[in-house]
Amino acid sequence: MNQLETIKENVQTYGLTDGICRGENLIYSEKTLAGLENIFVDEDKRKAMNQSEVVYRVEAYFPVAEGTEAGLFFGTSRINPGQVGDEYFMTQGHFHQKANRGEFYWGIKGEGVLLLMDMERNTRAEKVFPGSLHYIPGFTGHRLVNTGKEELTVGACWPSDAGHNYGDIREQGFSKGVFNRNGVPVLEDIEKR
Ligand SMILES: O=P(O)(O)OC[C@H]1O[C@](O)(CO)[C@@H](O)[C@@H]1O
Ligand SMILES: [Fe+2]
Repeated sequence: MNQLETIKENVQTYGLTDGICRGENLIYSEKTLAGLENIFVDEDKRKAMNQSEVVYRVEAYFPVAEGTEAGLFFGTSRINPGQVGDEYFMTQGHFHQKANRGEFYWGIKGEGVLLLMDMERNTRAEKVFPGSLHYIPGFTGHRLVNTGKEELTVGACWPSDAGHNYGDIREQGFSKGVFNRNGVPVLEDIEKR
């Protein structure tokens, strides 16, 4: 048998242009408007919308068990175009349970904004587009916002022991949000709840 025949076919693939993961150990989740209570500024508008509307889906590849130290997870977040009032569709946003864990995001398709908020609630924004690369430092809340008219597809890699802390964001939100002002995405302050 020659050497080439002993090389195992890769069971895991990743679409470079569509971010679709194929193979084993894949986990799928989706968030509808019903699951995003108190995330958008205009809660009344959210409640008045079709609660089963999908805002985003995540497919993740977990090669090791959740919580494994020094392992890595991979994920693709797919945020649909849309708004709640003037606020663009976005992910819940989170800090990491192990707060010092960082993460990489990179833009694959569409256009959007990555909101990054430190522990003192200072929020900055980075433009997301195909090929954009974003380092999310530890102690930083992160949220993806779709400001375009098509799906915003973003890849991610993060430590398998990072975990997700949604509580702080659910209670206090981000200090800034992204709103459609006459067709232009604008970053604006949001007063603390
Ligand atoms: O958990 P959120 O804030 O809804 O973000 C969606 C996903 O984005 C990631 O940060 C990367 O896919 C996942 O960890 C997370 O589940
Ligand atoms: Fe994260």
